[in-house]
Amino acid sequence: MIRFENVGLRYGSGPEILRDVSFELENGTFHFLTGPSGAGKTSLLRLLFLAMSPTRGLITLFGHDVSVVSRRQLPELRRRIGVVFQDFRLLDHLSTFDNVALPLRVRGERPDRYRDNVMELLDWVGLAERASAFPPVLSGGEKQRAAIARAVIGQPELLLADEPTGNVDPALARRLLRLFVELNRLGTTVVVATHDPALMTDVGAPTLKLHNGELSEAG
Ligand SMILES: Nc1ncnc2c1ncn2[C@@H]1O[C@H](COP(=O)(O)OP(=O)(O)OP(=O)(O)O)[C@@H](O)[C@H]1O
Repeated sequence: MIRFENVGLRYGSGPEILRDVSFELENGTFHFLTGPSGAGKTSLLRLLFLAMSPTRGLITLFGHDVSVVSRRQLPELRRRIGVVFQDFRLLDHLSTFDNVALPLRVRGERPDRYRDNVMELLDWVGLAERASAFPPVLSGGEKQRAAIARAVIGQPELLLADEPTGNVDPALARRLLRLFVELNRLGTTVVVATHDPALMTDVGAPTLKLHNGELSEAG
């Protein structure tokens, strides 16, 4: 499903942030992505979300060579991906409920069909009482939970999460991680960038390690 072949990335005329990164992720797998701050984790996730193109090398996603994906195809491919951004990227003019329901709305599902599912998920992440609050009044941890709920609600084929538990306490982090594990059981391919060794021990999934722009896979 995902294949990187000798991928290199630089921003502008800066140094190469990713160098000769090659790996393959099978459908339905769960991987952690780790490495020191500045190692390139967010950049790698951005490449996976087709938010930018590599400077060199080949990326294949859902059977498409991403370098030839047209502008028209891009939203279609992105709709198959759930993302938890490090800075959440919630829409401030939509309530927590509407932010979480957005992937379903975009897909054309009817509110009366998804209302209960969205409320159930909000309850699971501890946001039931904040369903009608707007992002500007949510705490960092609440925003993070809303972003996670939005990423998983549509049961995407691929889930990318960038430090998804950085703003919550360890007990809540475990609870949120269970959402990813459950989604993975249902078939979603999951990639979680994290610094948190406790999370990695909990799931015991293989780890992609980035160091100085190079990737190694550990058990
Ligand atoms: N838009 C950008 N323009 C220029 N340089 C950038 C840009 N985004 C990231 N970088 C640089 O790329 C390198 C990798 O950054 P990236 O955010 O991918 O690392 P990271 O592993 O996710 O770090 P962290 O764990 O701190 O979030 C860093 O040196 C960073 O300064």
